[in-house]
Amino acid sequence: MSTSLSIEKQVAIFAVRRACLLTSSVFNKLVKNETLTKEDKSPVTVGDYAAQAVVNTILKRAFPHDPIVGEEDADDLKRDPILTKRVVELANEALQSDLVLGEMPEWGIGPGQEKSTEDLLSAIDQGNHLGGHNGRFWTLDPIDGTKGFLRGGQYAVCLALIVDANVKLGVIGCPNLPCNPSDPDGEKGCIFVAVHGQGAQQMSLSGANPTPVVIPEIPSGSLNFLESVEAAHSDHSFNERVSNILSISRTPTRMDSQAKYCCLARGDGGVYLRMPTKAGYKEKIWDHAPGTVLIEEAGGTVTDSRGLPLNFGLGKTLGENYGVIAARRDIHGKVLDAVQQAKAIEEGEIDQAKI
Ligand SMILES: Nc1ncnc2c1ncn2[C@@H]1O[C@H](COP(=O)(O)O)[C@@H](OP(=O)(O)O)[C@H]1O
Ligand SMILES: [Mg+2]
Repeated sequence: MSTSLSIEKQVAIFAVRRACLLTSSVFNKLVKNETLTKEDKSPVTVGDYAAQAVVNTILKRAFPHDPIVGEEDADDLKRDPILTKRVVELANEALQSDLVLGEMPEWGIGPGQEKSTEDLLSAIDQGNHLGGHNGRFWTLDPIDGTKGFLRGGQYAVCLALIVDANVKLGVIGCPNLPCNPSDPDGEKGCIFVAVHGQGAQQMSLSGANPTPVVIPEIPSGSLNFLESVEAAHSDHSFNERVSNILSISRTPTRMDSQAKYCCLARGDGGVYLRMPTKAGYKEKIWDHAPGTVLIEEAGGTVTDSRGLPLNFGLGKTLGENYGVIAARRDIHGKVLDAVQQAKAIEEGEIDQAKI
């Protein structure tokens, strides 16, 4: 491993770009045109498997000994020959997209070098690492925000490198996110990249125009919350109570996937708050690893509601769920206080009338 992680960064961007091309193509072919047949299964299923096959194939070519914690395994896929055929076609198309993208580093796949079904199924299954406290491994969420993907909203291809429980590199590809937040109808599709100790960048999906990303100072009157669209994933009414404590009047921005971390990093919204709704649900490391390093490198802090850093060394999950609070470093403490106050009210420890 180079200390600068420059090869890891290039490979991760290369892999995420190809997976984004693939998921966009799945969306256009299967969701937008409503050509989905029963045999195609859910486009999310097709896209998830194929994107994981693409990213894992590239990672394994570049770093054969690195384990991967991926969201999918190929057990169900292997029982479904029609779905398998679809996934293999899509994955090979994306892996051979170098001609379209005009580049061909050694970890890419050249024209005519198609991967076999067996190779691609085995690549998917190479995402079977369980995580843990020691050593180096990647986390992959091939389509984060599956609900957003289906509605044509935000979703993200999310890849991170973790070394001894610390997130060292995060790459988040957001095919539907406007490149310029002040031009929501302009060019869409961007990739966010952060390397621990080296800052964060945003670039277009083609890899062009890399620009540094720093969370700007946001006047308290202009702060707003970023939160999940899905009420089952994040307690919306808790966020409302915290907003009231902080006298935030702007309506929250609801968005699927880790695109929320990306928006926070570049200053569209001031606070990402995700408090649990369902007892026992444990957050997955692949849903937060790249977002966490992105926010930290852009000048923010990510903790749980106790104010402790998220623990990426416990396996596939973050352990007992105390929620996630992400905000610019200088306002994080204020938000954390408000969250703890709202929790105390919820638990009946503070008489609301006295506030
Ligand atoms: N009850 C729950 N609480 C919190 N997160 C949940 C959840 N059920 C599913 N999720 C996770 O929420 C992710 C989406 O987050 P968001 O709401 O921010 O878009 C899902 O990722 P996938 O879409 O990759 O499955 C899934 O891992
Ligand atoms: Mg996810």
